[in-house]
Amino acid sequence: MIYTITFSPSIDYIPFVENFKIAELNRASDVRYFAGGKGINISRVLTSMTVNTTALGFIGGFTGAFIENALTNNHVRNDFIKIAEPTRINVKIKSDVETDLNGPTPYLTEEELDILKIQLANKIQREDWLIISGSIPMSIPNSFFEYISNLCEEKQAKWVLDTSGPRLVTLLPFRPYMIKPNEDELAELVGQKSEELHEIVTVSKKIVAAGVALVIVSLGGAGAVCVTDELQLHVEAPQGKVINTVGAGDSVVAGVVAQLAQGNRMEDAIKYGIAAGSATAFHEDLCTKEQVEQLLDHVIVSDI
Ligand SMILES: Nc1ncnc2c1ncn2[C@@H]1O[C@H](COP(=O)(O)OP(=O)(O)O)[C@@H](O)[C@H]1O
Ligand SMILES: O=P(O)(O)OC[C@H]1O[C@](O)(COP(=O)(O)O)[C@@H](O)[C@@H]1O
Repeated sequence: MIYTITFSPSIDYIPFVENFKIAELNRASDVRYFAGGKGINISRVLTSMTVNTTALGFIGGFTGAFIENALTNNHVRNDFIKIAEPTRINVKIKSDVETDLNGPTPYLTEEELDILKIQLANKIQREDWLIISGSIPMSIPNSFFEYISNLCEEKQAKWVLDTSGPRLVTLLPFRPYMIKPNEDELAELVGQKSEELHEIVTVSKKIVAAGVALVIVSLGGAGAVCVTDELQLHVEAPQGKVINTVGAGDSVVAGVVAQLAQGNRMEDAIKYGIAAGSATAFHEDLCTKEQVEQLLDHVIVSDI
């Protein structure tokens, strides 16, 4: 089973606005509402790949109810903990360029986190995967991640961390199996921008040496760099018309973990992940298995 945790889910509200202008009345020609948040996106993609997954995390209010219904109606297994604070709405304005406005994360109490800990202790079994993805509320102490790390070690499960901001660097000592920063997140993590592929490899190798087994740096249209202690690969993304990149990074994580969890080779897993990211970028909603598989032959993997 692949569990995902989304501490701060969202309804992704996507208005399409021609010539969006700030400080003026803009009218949307069309709108979409998606159950979002990074872990939820990953569980949605895994479900469409027919991989066993359960979405965990915290939801509240009418927005939380929308997310739970949307997932359940689409057969995405979920077991959220209910909190009083309404789940946020993230606005993604699509115009000539995309403008994002993500809401704040909820305040989670110690009691609420304890419920999650008990849930995880009861659910996680040998060879399961746990993906913690998206913003981490300030109210969650680092000791929670120590708990996760110890639990996964004890149960012989793997955990993945995909988050951004200053928090990420403080969590690497808990040795997640995998991280997937994009270029900006990597720069924030290591305190320097890497322009060339070999520079990305150099800083990623340092993260691997510090105990993270797999570092995937996604590079938008340029694909990704994948580094472990044994290999360093550039994975070129297929060419295509970009429609909506919301959830593209989450699709990479879903694709890679789906393949690794099935025992497939790292090279094949990263190839599948990039095909998934691009399939999402080339469609309005998150990718389907068929869309991913159509792109697989157009993903080129080479040694750096
Ligand atoms: N312009 C593009 N053309 C093809 N694939 C893309 C494009 N933009 C994003 N992708 C796909 O989405 C993946 C994740 O994109 P990226 O922007 O790096 O991540 P994030 O969404 O986490 O910021 C890429 O590795 C690639 O597979
Ligand atoms: O938790 P965060 O970092 O605020 O991000 C949440 C947002 O990220 C998304 O999961 C999209 O992420 P990516 O485009 O990076 O894959 C949206 O669904 C959601 O609005």
